[in-house]
Amino acid sequence: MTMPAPAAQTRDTIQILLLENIHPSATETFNAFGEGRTYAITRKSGALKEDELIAALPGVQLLGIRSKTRVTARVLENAHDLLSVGCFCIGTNQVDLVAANARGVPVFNAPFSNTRSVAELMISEIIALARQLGDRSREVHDGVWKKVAAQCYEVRGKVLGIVGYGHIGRQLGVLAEAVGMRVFYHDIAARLPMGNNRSVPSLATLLAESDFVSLHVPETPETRKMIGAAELAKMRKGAYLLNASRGTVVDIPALVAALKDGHLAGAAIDVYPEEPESNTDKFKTELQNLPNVLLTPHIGGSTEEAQEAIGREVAAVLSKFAAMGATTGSVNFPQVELPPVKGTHRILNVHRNEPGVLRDVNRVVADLNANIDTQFLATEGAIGYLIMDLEQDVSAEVSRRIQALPSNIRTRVVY
Ligand SMILES: NC(=O)c1ccc[n+]([C@@H]2O[C@H](COP(=O)([O-])OP(=O)(O)OC[C@H]3O[C@@H](n4cnc5c(N)ncnc54)[C@H](O)[C@@H]3O)[C@@H](O)[C@H]2O)c1
Ligand SMILES: O=C(O)[C@H](O)COP(=O)(O)O
Repeated sequence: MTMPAPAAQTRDTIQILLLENIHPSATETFNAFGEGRTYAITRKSGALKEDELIAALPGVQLLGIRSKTRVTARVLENAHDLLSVGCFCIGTNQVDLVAANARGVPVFNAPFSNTRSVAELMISEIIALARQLGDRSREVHDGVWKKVAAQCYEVRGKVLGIVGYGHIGRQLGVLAEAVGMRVFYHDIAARLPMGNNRSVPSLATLLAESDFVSLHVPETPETRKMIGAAELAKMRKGAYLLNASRGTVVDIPALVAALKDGHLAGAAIDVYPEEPESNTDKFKTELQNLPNVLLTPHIGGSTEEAQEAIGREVAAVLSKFAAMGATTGSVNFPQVELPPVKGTHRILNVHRNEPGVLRDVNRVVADLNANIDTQFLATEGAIGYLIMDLEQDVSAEVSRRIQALPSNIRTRVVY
């Protein structure tokens, strides 16, 4: 597929759009990277809907989002100037990664900068559920004095079952043992157990043996509604469910039923199948006003520490991609990073992954009597990614001719 040439020349000003209240540390980091470029940064506090995003993207080269903004195939199709997308969060399910790969747009995230924040929230919620803290607090605010011990427990000695034993699951497992819990986990991949955490053979076993079940899987076709009526029925009577992964992982009507009929003793939910675009939108869920149900507005990763670190981390990888084509850490692209070589001229080319591309590119370079200083090509999925440093300043012409090759997806002169 041939892309229209980017409107803005990336040697000079880079246009950046940051949505969803990304931390100011991102702006500081972009500006610190400078290197002769100006970064023109536009910030917006909420997410944009698909049509709004399409309307906002002409001229934008770097887009920063969090978990809410959906970058669909249609958005990508219409974003001719877009070089890269930075998810200033862990999850990347909101971006069509395959479409972005096919269009030559690398997507980056911050894989563990908010891990600790989520794990700490979960520990606080496990204890809060065990002590019915949300209800007691609300009662006292309402002037009701209900000093009870019935159905309030210590967490020491109780079993925590973790579904998805990745970065967050493992960190939670460590913290849970520190407060005396026994920890079981279930994952589709083999994972090294932390401390005395134990792997169980199946999700069904984990559900049957846990007092608390905490979900830490990504949103995938397999995890969609992975906890429905049948799974809730397998949980122990009086157990608690916690979900801070993605809202689509739990069947909400089934959870409401399990809470109302007393099978579950409580739940803590941070994520929902439909979430508001911004803090000014109203929010409604069937889970509201049920006893011992803690509801939070997707704040698992919302701490000063996490947001500050994420702002720096993702802005740094986006800057490195804009400035020298580095894709290390990208979630949908071949991983290529070449240090700049003084006095050379760098071209980036994303092409269809088919035989003969390097031969054609090198013929273009040879026809212009140019010499290649460094060249690196890696492939992933449908695409190949080539970084090439030329000794002569013929990059504009080389780029024009490479763009005319049938294999070309997009070509950019970086310097
Ligand atoms: N509430 C929040 O604010 C918040 C913050 C950060 C992350 N998250 C969510 O938490 C998710 C997990 O984060 P992480 O950093 O631990 O990710 P991770 O990739 O490190 O770990 C996810 C684990 O889930 C496992 N997994 C995948 N599919 C599975 C399945 N069907 N059954 C069992 N295990 C499965 C993977 O093998 C992996 O070990 C993210 O994808 C994101 O959606 C939410
Ligand atoms: O994927 C994540 O890191 C979390 O869901 C946090 O998303 P947020 O940045 O939109 O709060």
